[in-house]
Amino acid sequence: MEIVATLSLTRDWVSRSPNCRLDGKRAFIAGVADDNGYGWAIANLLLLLVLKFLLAHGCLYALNIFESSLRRGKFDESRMLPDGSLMEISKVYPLDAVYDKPEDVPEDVKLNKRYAGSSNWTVKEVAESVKQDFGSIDILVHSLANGPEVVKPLLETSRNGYLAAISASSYSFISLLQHFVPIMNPGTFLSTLFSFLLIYGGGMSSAKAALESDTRVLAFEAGRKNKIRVNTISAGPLRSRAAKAIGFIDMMIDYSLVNAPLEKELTAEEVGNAAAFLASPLASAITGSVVYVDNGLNAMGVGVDSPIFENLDIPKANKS
Ligand SMILES: NC(=O)c1ccc[n+]([C@@H]2O[C@H](COP(=O)([O-])OP(=O)(O)OC[C@H]3O[C@@H](n4cnc5c(N)ncnc54)[C@H](O)[C@@H]3O)[C@@H](O)[C@H]2O)c1
Repeated sequence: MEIVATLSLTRDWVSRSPNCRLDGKRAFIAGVADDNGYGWAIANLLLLLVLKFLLAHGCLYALNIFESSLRRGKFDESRMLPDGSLMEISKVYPLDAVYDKPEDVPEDVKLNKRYAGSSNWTVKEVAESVKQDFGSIDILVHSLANGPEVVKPLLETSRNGYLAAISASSYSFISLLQHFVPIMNPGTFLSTLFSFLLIYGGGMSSAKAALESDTRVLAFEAGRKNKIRVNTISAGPLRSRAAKAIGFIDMMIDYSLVNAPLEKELTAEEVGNAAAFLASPLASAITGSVVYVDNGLNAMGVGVDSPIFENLDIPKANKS
C-alpha cells in the first residue's frame, strides 16, 4: 500500500511538472539482479518520468534466471506502474564490471561454465553493443558492488580481497563512465553507496570512500569535457539480495530505526525517487554531490540507543 502511494504521488508530480520529465531519454542501469535492490527501484522510478528506453544489466551468473523470471511474470507485481501498465526493460545485457575489455579476461574465467552462453560482457563490449543497438544514452546508473572478503575486518583483509572490492565496487564506476562517455548525450550519471562505513570490512568501506571522492573528480572532468553531471546517492540499509548475503542487514535496519531522526524503514522507492530527481532536468545544476537518502542517519554523531543516554529525555515519535 505504501509503495503504491509513493508511486502515485510521483506520477501526479510528474504530470504537473513537465520540467522533470525524461521524454524520449534512454537510461542504462548497471546492477539489476532482481526486483529487490536499488537498481530495480531506480529503473521503476525513471520510467515514471516517461523515459523512452530502459536498458539494464543483470547479474552475469544469474542472467538466465533473471530473464526467464521476467518472461514468466515473476516480477509483474513489482513491474506494475500506477496506470496499470508494466515497466518494460528494452534489453538486458550481461556485464561483469571487473573486466574492461576481452583481453583482460583470464583463460580460467573464459572457460568457467557460469559464463557459458554469454558473450560480449566486458565493459567495453557492453558499451559497443548499446551503441550498436540504440546509438546513445542519456542516463547511466551504477548500482553494483562486490567484495569477496566483506565480512572480514579490514585489519584482516588480504591484498587480493581489498583490490577485488575496489575493482568491483569503485573502479567499475570509472570504467563505466570512461567507456560510455562516447555514447552519452549531455546527461547525468549516478551511483549508490553505503553510509554504514564502519561495519563493512574487506575493503568495502574503502571502496565506498573512493566512490565518494571519485564522484567529485569525475563531476569536474566529465562536466567540463562532456557536460555530464555526476552524483552519488548514499543510501540507508535495504534488505536487497546482496545485503542479505552479507548477513547482518536486519541488525542495520534495526539500528537505523532506533537511531535515525526519521523512525521508519527506508524503502527502495525512496532511493528511486531521489535518483529520478537527480536524473531529471530539475537537478540541472546539481553535480559532484553525495545525496543522503537514509532517514537522516548520517546526521547523527551518536547512537541514541546507547545506555549512556538512558536518563536523557530523547524526543520520541508521537504514536497517536
Ligand atoms: N542494500 C543496502 O543496504 C545498500 C545501502 C546503500 C547502498 N547500497 C549499494 O547499492 C548498490 C546496489 O546494491 P543492492 O543492495 O541494491 O543489491 P543488489 O543485489 O540488488 O545489487 C547488486 C548488484 O551488483 C551486481 N554486481 C556485483 N558484482 C558485479 C560485477 N563484477 N559486475 C557487474 N555487476 C556486479 C549484481 O549483479 C547485482 O545486480 C551497491 O553499490 C550497494 O553497495 C546498498
